Amino acid sequence: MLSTICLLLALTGRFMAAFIMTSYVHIGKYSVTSALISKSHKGDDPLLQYVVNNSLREHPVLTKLWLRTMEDPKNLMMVAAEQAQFMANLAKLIEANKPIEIGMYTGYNALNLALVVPENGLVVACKINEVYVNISKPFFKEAGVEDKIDIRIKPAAETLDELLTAGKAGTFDFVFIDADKKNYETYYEKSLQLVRKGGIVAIENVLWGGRVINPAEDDLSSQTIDKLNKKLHKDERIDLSMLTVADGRTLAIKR
Ligand SMILES: C[S@@+](CC[C@H](N)C(=O)[O-])C[C@H]1O[C@@H](n2cnc3c(N)ncnc32)[C@H](O)[C@@H]1O
Repeated sequence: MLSTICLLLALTGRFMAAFIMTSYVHIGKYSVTSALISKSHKGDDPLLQYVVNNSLREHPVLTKLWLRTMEDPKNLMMVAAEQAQFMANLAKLIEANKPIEIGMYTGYNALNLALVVPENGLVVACKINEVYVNISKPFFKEAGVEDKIDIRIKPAAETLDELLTAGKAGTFDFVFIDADKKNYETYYEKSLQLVRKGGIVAIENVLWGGRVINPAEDDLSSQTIDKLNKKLHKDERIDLSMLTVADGRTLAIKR
């Protein structure tokens, strides 16, 4: 009898937990699942929810941009809010005033960086096309940093080449690589030229859902990332840490 009651309680608990995870929360005109409210891609992880609840300090305009981004079907592309905060803190730590974002999407991370760079700071934000720019810009304006985000619409490798040709090597402090994976090595090499000594190149998705362990023959993205990971391990131009946060992030610090 007792064991039946325990089993029923356990099942009810699981059902309630599942219900809570998938219930809807209303914020202003928005209605999002409570899983998404964690602002993380692992919204059903109670421990990560705890981390978010007890460490995220989000500028009100970032909250609005996050909510707007959640309306987009491709919102999984956005870096998790607590991870964007981590990168903004890194940028602050090294007193970055010229960061580059390679792969902007709706601009959550670019906005976060713009909010922490000094008055004369500038974020170069690379985008392949105009899609989402009409979403980003009003939020940049509302946060008062529209002049601190230089959106360059063309393939990111071209923008990086333009900066190098303009003699800007060694003048940037922080680069966040978060665009098409097949070009990651190109982005890394150009970024390393663009950052100063002590500058950081942060490379997102370096675990690529675990596929880097044994990349399939037809999986160019996994192969490229795996090759780059191995190259960085031996690269004497940098100090590095491969973090197991999110989908993996390598911090390469220029020597
Ligand atoms: C994962 S999303 C970036 C998310 C963004 N960093 C954030 O935190 O919200 C990748 C972005 O890279 C852009 N992208 C893809 N290929 C690109 C290229 N060759 N040059 C510039 N941007 C590119 C995509 O359009 C997309 O917006």
